[in-house]
Amino acid sequence: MKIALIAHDGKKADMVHFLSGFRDELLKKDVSLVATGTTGKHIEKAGFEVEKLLSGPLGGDAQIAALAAQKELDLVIFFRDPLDKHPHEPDVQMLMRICDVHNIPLATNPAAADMIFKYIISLRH
Ligand SMILES: O=C(CO)COP(=O)(O)O
Repeated sequence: MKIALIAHDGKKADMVHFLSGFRDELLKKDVSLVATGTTGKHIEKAGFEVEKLLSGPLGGDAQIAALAAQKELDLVIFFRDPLDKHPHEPDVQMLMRICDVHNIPLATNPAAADMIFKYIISLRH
């Protein structure tokens, strides 16, 4: 299972906190994580192995979208900050659109991500 992780600056701490709650599941061999650059650095610091792509504003969201379009992702977790402005907002919209085009599960806040993770875990046990 390949999971893409993206968090805007105001949500990076939430992302690390969220992932830490599922540490045992995420450290399993058949789970691989890919993230936009700065999000990836935070996730790595928290002790996870993660493939880091470009930072979001430099094209990282677009790279994640390309993976989704190629059906290489099982799940996208994208903690957006709805209270901040982003220079690459078109890329953000494009990533979400591509997830919908290809029916890739997309969680944009911790409550949704928590439900999806718990569901996946229930299927795996
Ligand atoms: O900007 C982002 C998502 O739109 C995230 O990019 P970073 O993980 O590089 O901060």
